[in-house]
Amino acid sequence: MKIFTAAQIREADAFTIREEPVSSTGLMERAAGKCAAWLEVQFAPTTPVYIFCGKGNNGGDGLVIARLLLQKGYPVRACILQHSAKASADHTFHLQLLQQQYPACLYEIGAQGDFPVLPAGAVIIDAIFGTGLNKPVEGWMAGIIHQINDQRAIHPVVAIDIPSGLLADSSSLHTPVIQAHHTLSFECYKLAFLLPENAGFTGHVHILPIGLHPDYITQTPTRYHLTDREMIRTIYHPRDPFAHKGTYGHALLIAGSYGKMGAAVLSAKACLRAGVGLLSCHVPQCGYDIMQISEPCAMCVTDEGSTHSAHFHTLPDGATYKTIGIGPGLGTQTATARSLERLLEHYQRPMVIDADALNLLSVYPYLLSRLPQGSILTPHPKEFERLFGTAANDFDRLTLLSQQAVHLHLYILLKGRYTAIACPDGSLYFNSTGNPGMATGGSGDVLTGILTALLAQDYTPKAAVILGAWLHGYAGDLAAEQLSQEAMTATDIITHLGAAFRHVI
Ligand SMILES: NC(=O)C1=CN([C@@H]2O[C@H](COP(=O)(O)OP(=O)(O)OC[C@H]3O[C@@H](n4cnc5c(N)ncnc54)[C@H](OP(=O)(O)O)[C@@H]3O)[C@@H](O)[C@H]2O)[C@@H](O)CC1
Ligand SMILES: Nc1ncnc2c1ncn2[C@@H]1O[C@H](COP(=O)(O)OP(=O)(O)O)[C@@H](O)[C@H]1O
Ligand SMILES: [K+]
Repeated sequence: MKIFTAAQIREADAFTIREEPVSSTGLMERAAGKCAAWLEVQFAPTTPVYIFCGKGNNGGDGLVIARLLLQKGYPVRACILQHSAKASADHTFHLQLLQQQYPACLYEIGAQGDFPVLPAGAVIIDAIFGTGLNKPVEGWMAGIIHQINDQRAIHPVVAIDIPSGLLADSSSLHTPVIQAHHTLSFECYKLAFLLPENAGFTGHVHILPIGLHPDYITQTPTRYHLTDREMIRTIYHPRDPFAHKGTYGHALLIAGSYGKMGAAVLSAKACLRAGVGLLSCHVPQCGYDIMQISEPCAMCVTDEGSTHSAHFHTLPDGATYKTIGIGPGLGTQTATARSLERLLEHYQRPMVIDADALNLLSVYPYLLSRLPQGSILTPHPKEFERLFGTAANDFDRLTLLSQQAVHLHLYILLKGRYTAIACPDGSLYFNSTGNPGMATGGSGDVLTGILTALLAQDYTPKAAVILGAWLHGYAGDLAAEQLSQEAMTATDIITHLGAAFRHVI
């Protein structure tokens, strides 16, 4: 699914109005109709509905919702916030309709003190500002936003299109924003919904299709995408009936150290469950029995080091490995860093770099430019910060992420609720699967194994990273469904990988 900017959404509205054709007020009627239908399913017709309307088109949506719910018998108050002397043309049109049909429902708010007393059980609809917000909300309007937020413990808050105060494409950090329980957003996700700094604002996001013109949606290039099953299906390729294990690559996993062999085992198991042809694991001597006993399907190569690996660069057949996954539980010894440096002198295929291998890169940043082009880095936010520094907000961090991916010719996967995948071509994909049950030690090690397996099977790095992140999150969702988010562990993500694959097919 494409993620459009606020400017592109305005273009999409205008394109639809021109090409469908449909009147501007008609498109608003359609959008608001979708919201009213959603509200009717959620709330009984006896529910008092308080709709807070701004003077732009978001407020216009609110006025149409008011009329449609009044027609269904809901007790509705349409509170119009007089933040501006002028109203948009569509707002004015729908206000006149409402005035003609239901004049008693209208209520004007011109100051914070005008905030109405809400009856028990009332639902609050936030139709104050939409994607037309052009600066942070200040003054008494900010006060109204705070007053609505103060009510959220007692009254459900439903935002129309975007919580008011939230900028779609830039940071709203430390500015007043509605904290909704639900956001009914038109046609597509807004970039702001996907960033951790905005976690408290949208509540559950419901995307309501409003029939924006398909030509605009398919033909307009966008930088940001949200992965979905349709996209994943175009990436996945089924196995060849005449395949043998050589077809799907021999991968090497360099992982584990004393006390952290579990990370290596989790990665190895995930790699095997994600379809690798052959897997060798390079582990320190202390890890030999552990790996051989835990995962009989993997081969094992031992390092000269007893507790840490520091000789993986000398692997005689290093160049024959289809890909290498390196990092989980590896440790950050100087000797390990030296071995990584020497490995990079001769290994040239895209690799997967995670955990301690990333930490080594942040200590020896000159190694970053020596990584094989197209390699995949999988930092969590702290690892990202160690590698590339801090950013003032999540939007700036996204810019930094993308700049580094382009500059270094790498795929950088920044982990989180919506894992962000930056590609060397400047595009950025957000992963849509996964849940907080995956916030448990070892989940990232599983991802490394999956990505390594996909690279070994000849997926391009871009395909591997998008498909791998999706499968990882989806397997986590299936695990949570069966076991609960609390009880699931990283091992359960691996167990559910099979079902996740079956879902793609
Ligand atoms: N046919 C269509 O186009 C469709 C559009 N749709 C809907 O339209 C929404 C976009 O509407 P929009 O473009 O009118 O902008 P909107 O979010 O209402 O804000 C503009 C108003 O806010 C004001 N304002 C802004 N910032 C402010 C601030 N910081 N502090 C105070 N005031 C501020 C600004 O005032 P001004 O700056 O002009 O004085 C103006 O009055 C979109 O989200 C969706 O809900 C759907 O119905 C689908 C069809
Ligand atoms: N709240 C969440 N929603 C979705 N995915 C999550 C959530 N929390 C964690 N994850 C996923 O779990 C993985 C955790 O990785 P990481 O922090 O590296 O774990 P570890 O180092 O313990 O292996 C990432 O892929 C991340 O996207
Ligand atoms: K809104």
